[in-house]
Amino acid sequence: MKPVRAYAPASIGNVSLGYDVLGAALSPVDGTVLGDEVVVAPAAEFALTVEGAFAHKLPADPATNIVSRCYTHFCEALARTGRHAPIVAMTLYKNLPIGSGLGSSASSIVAAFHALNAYCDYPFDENTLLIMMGELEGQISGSVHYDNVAPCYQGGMTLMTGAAKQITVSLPVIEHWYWVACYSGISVSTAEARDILPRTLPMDVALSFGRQLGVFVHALHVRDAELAASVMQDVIAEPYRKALLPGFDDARQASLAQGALAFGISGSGPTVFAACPDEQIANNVARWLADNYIQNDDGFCHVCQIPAQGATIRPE
Ligand SMILES: Nc1ncnc2c1ncn2[C@@H]1O[C@H](COP(=O)(O)OP(=O)(O)O)[C@@H](O)[C@H]1O
Ligand SMILES: N[C@@H](CCOP(=O)(O)O)C(=O)O
Repeated sequence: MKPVRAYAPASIGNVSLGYDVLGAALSPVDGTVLGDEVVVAPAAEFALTVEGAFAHKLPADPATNIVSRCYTHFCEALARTGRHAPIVAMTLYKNLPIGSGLGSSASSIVAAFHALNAYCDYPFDENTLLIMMGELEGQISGSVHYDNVAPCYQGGMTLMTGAAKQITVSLPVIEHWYWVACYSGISVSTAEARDILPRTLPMDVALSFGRQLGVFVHALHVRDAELAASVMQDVIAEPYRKALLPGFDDARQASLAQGALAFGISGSGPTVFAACPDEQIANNVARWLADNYIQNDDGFCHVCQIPAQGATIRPE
């Protein structure tokens, strides 16, 4: 079998108004690679090598890397179809920072499963593979949520259905919007950022959540950018999580003052995002965030769009 390489983009989980049920893939407009890659090649025994800018931030033992667990999970699923497990060497290019709010673990998981599936000539369909990806994401964050793995794998902006038969539906995007994503450089554990949230919601919060999500989906379908932006406030996680993000309120105020239409936490943070009506405003917002929100040399800021294409495969 021939070696393959999979690329899986960064993503924004929640997008403020869709806690655990809405996500979007990200693609920097300047062509920067913002996503993990996994290469799968034939070998005499299983091995995982980790390279890339953030490889040193992962535990040294490859067995603890989520990519090794993806391989085991994939082989077990393959065995249930009566096929033999492939013996492979995998290389993870860890390009995304860990605990960043950019769907870093999801990116590794999607790249791993997508590469293994392609290497084995696609034994699993997209929905089946997505269920496996969600299970592995759940092992990392403490509960299954698809809002990173789904857009990362399928591209675009995806809404989770809650039904196993079809995990996601794809939403239209406002094509002229630019999305600034700024990673401050610190790490926030997704599992811990989930633990600080209340287990139940007051009635008024539940009503706001439902109203916002319904209006947002409608607004996307009728291409009403103003209406879509008007409901992009996080009533579930941001009130609790913003305390973990130094400079969050100032960053929001400055971004909105410069013309951003909406501002929020990407996933569980510390990355923040700003949805902007044009590229010029996005560049101005990005400059301010790069100068004021980034806290150390690991931080970065990109002006992005939401790509229609999610994970990709190419021969190695
Ligand atoms: N390939 C991987 N990519 C990212 N995290 C990994 C990977 N393998 C294991 N991990 C572990 O999973 C956890 C990911 O933390 P999390 O806060 O969920 O990150 P993120 O929000 O960026 O996905 C960390 O403890 C990290 O060491
Ligand atoms: N819906 C999840 C998204 C977590 O995204 P991550 O990029 O921080 O892993 C949540 O908000 O917990």
